Amino acid sequence: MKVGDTHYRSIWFDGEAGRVRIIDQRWLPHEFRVVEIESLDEFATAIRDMWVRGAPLIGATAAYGIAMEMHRNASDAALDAAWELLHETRPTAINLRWALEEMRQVLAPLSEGERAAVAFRKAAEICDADVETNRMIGVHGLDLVKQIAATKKPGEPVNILTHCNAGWLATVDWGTATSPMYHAVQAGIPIHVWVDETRPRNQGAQLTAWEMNSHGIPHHLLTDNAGGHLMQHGQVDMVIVGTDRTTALGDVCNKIGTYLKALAAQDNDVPFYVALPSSTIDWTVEDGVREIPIEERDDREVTHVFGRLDNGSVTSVQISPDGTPGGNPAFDVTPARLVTGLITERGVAEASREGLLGLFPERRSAA
Ligand SMILES: CSC[C@H]1O[C@H](OP(=O)(O)O)[C@H](O)[C@@H]1O
Repeated sequence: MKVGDTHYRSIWFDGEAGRVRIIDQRWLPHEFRVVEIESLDEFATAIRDMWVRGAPLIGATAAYGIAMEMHRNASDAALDAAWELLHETRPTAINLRWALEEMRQVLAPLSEGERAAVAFRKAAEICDADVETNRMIGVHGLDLVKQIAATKKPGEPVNILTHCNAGWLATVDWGTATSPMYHAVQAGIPIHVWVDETRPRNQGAQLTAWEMNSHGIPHHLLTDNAGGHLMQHGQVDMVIVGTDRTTALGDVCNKIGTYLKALAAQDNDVPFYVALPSSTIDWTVEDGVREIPIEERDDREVTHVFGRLDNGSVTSVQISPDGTPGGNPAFDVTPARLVTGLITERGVAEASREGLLGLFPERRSAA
């Protein structure tokens, strides 16, 4: 999407330089840094340390990590080692395993000499497919925004609350939760976005707010605890969030705090939608609370906060006493019963097995 007047994707391959480039999201919104990643360790670090993040982008990055490794060493051992190293970077987003499996399936049968070129083509395909998938999520999500817009007074915006960043920065482009927002603006439908800051890493404050600013979308930054109050006072018309892994029964794993928003939404009859590509559905899992591994991240993310000082330098400061440990589960699971609908590239599904199989009937045999 747009950065100033320039269109960017969050990751791209420069064929002439033979380098993969990413936007290093750790420095946003204060600095826009594009960095090259080349070695397998650099790819693993970029995912683990959240230079790039967001389920679809994590998958796309891993795909290019495999491609760059095949360029260096296309042996079976190197392919397996790369798969393992990248897979263990972050446990929750299913797109990581999905992308690694996509790469392994296409590469394993090939000779070593064939693998690098095919790997780069497949990684590019995964990226291009993600862009089109997310565009279609926006097309289907736009219908939902239009339905709510029809109930508003002329010119009154549709108030949408979102949590964390499920924007174009979390994908290759368009985003998932933000795609309906971008499509609504393009369709001339007035919207206003409540942006949850999303502690501890503040992906909402740092990334979603930056996206909204970059596209001139009216928004306000919220503390994570304000959404319920706004819902009680009729200031939220709908919630749209992303997901890192959704189960075959429609349970939704997403950034920590999502579950609490879903509870508040149900208590106030606010529609709670989850936008996702089908690559984020884990068809092998049914009970999300019991089965989805929740990443526990460094407690320094809780005890410290990252930002820009008045002198313009960007740094991290401690907000808690020395010696106070932090707890940092990075995700939670929202049961399907709290989800109004799942916005996918094929349409909006009820959050249930039958709802998902209705859009993805090819999965019925495995069910
Ligand atoms: C479109 S996936 C976005 C999803 O990923 C984020 O997690 P993280 O920033 O830790 O990778 C968050 O859960 C978003 O909803």
